[in-house]
Amino acid sequence: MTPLLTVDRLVMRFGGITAIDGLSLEVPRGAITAIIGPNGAGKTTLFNCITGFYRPSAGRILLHEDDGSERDLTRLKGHRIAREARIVRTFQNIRLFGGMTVLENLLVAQHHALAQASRFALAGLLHTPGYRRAEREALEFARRWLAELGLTAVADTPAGALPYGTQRRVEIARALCARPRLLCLDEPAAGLNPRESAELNVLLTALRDEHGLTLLFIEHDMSVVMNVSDHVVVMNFGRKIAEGPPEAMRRDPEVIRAYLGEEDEEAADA
Ligand SMILES: Nc1ncnc2c1ncn2[C@@H]1O[C@H](COP(=O)(O)OP(=O)(O)OP(=O)(O)O)[C@@H](O)[C@H]1O
Repeated sequence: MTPLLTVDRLVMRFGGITAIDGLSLEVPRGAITAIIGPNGAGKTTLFNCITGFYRPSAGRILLHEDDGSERDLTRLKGHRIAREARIVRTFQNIRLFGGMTVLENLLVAQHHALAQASRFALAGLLHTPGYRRAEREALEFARRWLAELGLTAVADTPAGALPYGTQRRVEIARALCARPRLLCLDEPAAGLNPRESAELNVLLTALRDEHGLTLLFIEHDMSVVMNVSDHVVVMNFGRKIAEGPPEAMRRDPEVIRAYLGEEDEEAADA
């Protein structure tokens, strides 16, 4: 099957630093792909290139459309990547509007659809039926994802007042409200306790199996990587050093050396 995304010989330089050094990889459709690698390997830079925050120094990032055509994301501006290509991300550091309720955070994620329905204000001011319908749909959509993610009880709570693990879930719910075709999660398990990590595994698997989503995530928590990924790409020094199913990556000597450390190498040999 055609992948959803192809990263083709990507290069990203910052002055004298080459953060991404000729990286090629494919993100399979309807599957969960993990990007792992030591600190400074270039994982976040890759996300920033895919989502249009950085314009790469060289290379292409091709989104394969359902009709067989392809679109080079390196030629699209960041906001168009989220809106038109529907590639949506979460961040390593939570970026919710802390003073707004959870529901309001989810509505903000749909502001573009609402702005369009309001013809950028006028219909909204006049409360036309079209605008009211769009508003109702946005609300229903947000409530659907809140229920799906077990957040209905906190819908009216200010996001900033919630425990950290719940905020991370709200971030995912908010990203889902932008109707992603590709959902990119930057360290979704960071700061979660073991119970929350286990719940994250269930959530990610459900997004793939029940909603047919394609997921790409950066993660240091190996329990999540091993449990949910279909495909793992291992980076080091801006390059891909290995890729394959999680079990194979766990046993790959180069991966163990580069990423998991000597202790794990001994454990793998045992
Ligand atoms: N805006 C920038 N300006 C200069 N150098 C940068 C910039 N962003 C990243 N780098 C450098 O690029 C390299 C890759 O960084 P990046 O943050 O992508 O790694 P990472 O794999 O996400 O690391 P971590 O796991 O610690 O988040 C590092 O050497 C980093 O210092």
